[in-house]
Amino acid sequence: MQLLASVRDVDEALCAADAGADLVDLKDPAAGALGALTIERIAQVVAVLRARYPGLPLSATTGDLPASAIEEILRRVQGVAACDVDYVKVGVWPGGGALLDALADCGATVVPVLVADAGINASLLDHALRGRAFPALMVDTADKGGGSLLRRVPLPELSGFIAAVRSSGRLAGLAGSLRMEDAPALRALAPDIAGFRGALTHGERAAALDGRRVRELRRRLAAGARAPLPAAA
Ligand SMILES: O=C[C@H](O)COP(=O)(O)O
Repeated sequence: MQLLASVRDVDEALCAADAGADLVDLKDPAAGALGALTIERIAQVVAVLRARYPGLPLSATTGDLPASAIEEILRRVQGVAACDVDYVKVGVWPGGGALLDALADCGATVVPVLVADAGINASLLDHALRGRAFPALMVDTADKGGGSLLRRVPLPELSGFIAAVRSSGRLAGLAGSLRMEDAPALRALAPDIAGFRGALTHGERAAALDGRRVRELRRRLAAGARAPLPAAA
């Protein structure tokens, strides 16, 4: 399982990479679930990480925009992709079928992030799995006050998402206020990617990233053999 750490600047990016993050995700945690950094900031962080950590996968987000804002989202995707990230993460809210079609044809390497506060929208997932676009799919939550994804979405539903995405040949990622204490359940679910921000800080997700928490999470996610799936809450 790869640990994705969301960071907002060069210092945090180096801190996360030094601490063993497998994937560094550039995002402004103060600007929403998938808050976008400026293009200048993304380019600056990418340049530093590419020099210091060649080969480390990098993603960046395009902001919290409604699925209807297709033109603006595509414009932002092109801007972010031009910063030399490996993946552009785009939040897709229910009703985002047309957005998925546009992203599939946009020429950039996009990872759709299905917003799953109310569960995983099955028709949106089916839509995202059509065709050959997208190397990975993730789920995340928009309401960061609502608790961990693992307590908001039934575990069998998350398992089903991972199985469906993986059987399509893509990587499956989970995120959404995941906590340090979620590590055993994450090991049991075994997504390809587990994404974190809030758990890497002390207190609010917009507080500073703490490398010790990245290391501790890395240790917990790797600890032991695959754990048994806990009973659904
Ligand atoms: O992509 C992962 C997100 O940044 C997760 O943020 P969060 O752990 O605060 O929900």
